Amino acid sequence: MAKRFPEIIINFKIYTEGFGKAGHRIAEAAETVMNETGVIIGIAPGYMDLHPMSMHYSLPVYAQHIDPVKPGAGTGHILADAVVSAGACGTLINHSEKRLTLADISLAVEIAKSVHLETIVCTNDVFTSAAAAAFSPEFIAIEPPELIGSGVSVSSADPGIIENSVRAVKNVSGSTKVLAGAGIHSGNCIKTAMDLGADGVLLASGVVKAKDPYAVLTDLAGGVI
Ligand SMILES: O=C[C@H](O)COP(=O)(O)O
Repeated sequence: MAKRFPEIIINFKIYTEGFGKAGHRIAEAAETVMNETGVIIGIAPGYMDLHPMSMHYSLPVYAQHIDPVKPGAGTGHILADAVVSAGACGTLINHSEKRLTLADISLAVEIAKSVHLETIVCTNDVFTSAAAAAFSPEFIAIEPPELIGSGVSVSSADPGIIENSVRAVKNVSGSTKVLAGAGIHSGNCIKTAMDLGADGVLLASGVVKAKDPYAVLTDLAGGVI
């Protein structure tokens, strides 16, 4: 059977609603919806919550970033090895709010792969998606920066960027999956993104800042089924 992968990944960012008890409320809701619907939901909490959340929940847990450095005499870096030890199965790389140079993306992907960490490289346009696909990450997450946190879905505001990124990525790396992100907030947004060729979505505010994350996640999962 083919390996299952998350169709929905929630980035908790550094929202006040995303860590400590509030973060656990979101993770609990995600786990419940995953169990009820069978849709795989990944979470990317802050570093301090990686270990507790990977211990408490059956959800795939991702780091929000790793630094392109190896263990040794360095200080204050986020090591791929350390997030693996904390229980993460993968990591975002080059998120719009934590950009890296192309050389650093390449190195971060290489280091992540060397410790069997799944890589989700975030990109801002079709050309960057094609460039990042050359590193053969497990996922590319295409997110137009101007729509991030806007509540306006990339699926409706810029469907072309999803369709063209999927084509560009698959031309370079057939096994890389494409996530669509920015403003995703409903099952309809996901369904449209998947109809355009995306394999899933990366989202944040629509769930993390929701009054009822369970209700939003139930609606989101409905778009996948
Ligand atoms: O990592 C998630 C993306 O930046 C999307 O954020 P958003 O869903 O708040 O627009």
